[in-house]
Amino acid sequence: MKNIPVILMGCGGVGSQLLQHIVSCRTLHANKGVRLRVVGVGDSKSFLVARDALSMEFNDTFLMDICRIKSDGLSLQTCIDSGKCEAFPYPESRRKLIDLAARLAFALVDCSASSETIEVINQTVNLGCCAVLANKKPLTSSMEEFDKLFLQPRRVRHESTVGAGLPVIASLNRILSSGDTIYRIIGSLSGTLGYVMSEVEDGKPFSEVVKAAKGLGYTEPDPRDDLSGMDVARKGLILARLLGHRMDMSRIKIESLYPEKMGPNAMPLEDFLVNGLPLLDNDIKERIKKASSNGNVLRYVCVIENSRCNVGIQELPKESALGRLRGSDNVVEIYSRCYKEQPLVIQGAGAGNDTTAAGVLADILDLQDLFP
Ligand SMILES: NC(=O)C1=CN([C@@H]2O[C@H](COP(=O)(O)OP(=O)(O)OC[C@H]3O[C@@H](n4cnc5c(N)ncnc54)[C@H](OP(=O)(O)O)[C@@H]3O)[C@@H](O)[C@H]2O)C=CC1
Ligand SMILES: N[C@@H](CC=O)C(=O)O
Repeated sequence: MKNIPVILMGCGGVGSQLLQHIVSCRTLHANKGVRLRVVGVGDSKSFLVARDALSMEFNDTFLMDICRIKSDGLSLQTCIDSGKCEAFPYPESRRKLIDLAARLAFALVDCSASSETIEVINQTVNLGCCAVLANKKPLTSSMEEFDKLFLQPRRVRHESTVGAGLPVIASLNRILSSGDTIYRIIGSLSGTLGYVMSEVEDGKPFSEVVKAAKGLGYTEPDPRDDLSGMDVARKGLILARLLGHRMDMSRIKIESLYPEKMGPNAMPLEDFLVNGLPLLDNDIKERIKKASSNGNVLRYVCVIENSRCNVGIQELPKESALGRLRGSDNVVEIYSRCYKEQPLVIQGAGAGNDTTAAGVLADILDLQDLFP
C-alpha cells in the first residue's frame, strides 16, 4: 500500500470538504492501493500536527471533529487539549512545517485564501515535498515566485485554481505538451459571477443573490474578491502564464462591479454586505434590463489573446455558449491549431466546496507515483 502523508493549510469550506472526501473515499483508495495519512491541519491561527507524524496520523473520528469545530466557526485551537496532536501558533508553525519536511515527504495542500503561504510551499517543495493548491494567490504573485514554484513542475498540482473541479489545467497542459499552439482562450471563469448574473436576470436583487452565493460556498472569503474581478483576473493570469506569457497582474485590464469607496481598505466586510451591496442593486438591474432589451445577457468574461488578458462584463447573445450559461457553471473555450474553427469546450460547475475539494483530492491522488 502506498502512503501519502497529507498536511492541509486552510480548513474552511473547501478544506473541511476535502477531509470529508478523504474519509469517505477510504475503501475506494484502498482498492487502488493508496492511503492518505492526514498528519497536520492548519487554519489562520494554529497548526495541529500528529504527535509523531512519521508514524502516526489523525484518525477519521478526529478529522470529523475538526470539520465540526470549523463548521461551528471555532478555531482549531479548540482541539489543543485533545491530546491527539501538538499545536503550534503562527509563525512557529511555519518552522515546524519546514522541520517536518526535512524528515518526511508530504503533500502540502493549500486550501487557504492567503497570500502568505507561498514561502512555506516553496521551501517544502525544495525539500522534496509536493504541493496541491486550490489557493490561486501563490501562483499569481511575482513571475519570480511563479518560476520558483515550477522548478519542480511534477511536484506541483493546482487543477482547482481554475474552474474548481473541471479539468481545465490538465486539458491545457495536454494540448501544450502535444506541440499544439493555443492562440485564444475565452471563458466565464467565475462561479459566483455566473450565478449572480443568471439569478439577477430572473428578477432577484443583486445584493440578495451575492449573499446567497456566499452561503452556497461559491464566493471567496470576502466576496469583493469576486465582484472586483480579481478572482477572475487571477485565473486569467494563471492560464496566461501556463501559455508561456511572462506577465504580472498589472498587465490585466479588470472591470470591478463596485466603486473603490466600497473596497476592503475603505469598508469592513460586514458593512459592505449589509449597507454597501444594496446600493449596487439598481445599477446592475438596469444594465441587465438594457442588455435584455437587445435580446442579450451580461456575462463576466475572461479573454486571453495575443499575450493580453482582459476581464470584464460583456453583453452577449442569449443563445451563445456563454449566454446560455446558468448558475455557477463555468465554460472555457480553447482555440488552437487543432481546435481552430470549433474550440475545445470545457463546461460544468465552476465553484462550490464539493466539486473544488474533489478536484484537490484528484490532484493528491495524481501524485501517488512520487510517494513510496
Ligand atoms: N469555494 C470555491 O468554490 C473555490 C475555492 N477555491 C479556493 O479555495 C480556497 C479556500 O476557499 P474557501 O474554503 O471557500 O475559503 P474559507 O474562507 O472557507 O476557508 C479558508 C481557510 O483558510 C484558513 N486560513 C486563512 N489564512 C491562513 C493561513 N495563513 N494559513 C493557513 N490557513 C489559513 C482560514 O482559517 P480560519 O478558519 O481561521 O479563518 C480558513 O480555514 C481559496 O483560495 C479559494 O480561492 C478555488 C476554487 C473554487
Ligand atoms: N470564488 C470563486 C471560486 C472558485 O475559484 C468563483 O466564484 O468562481
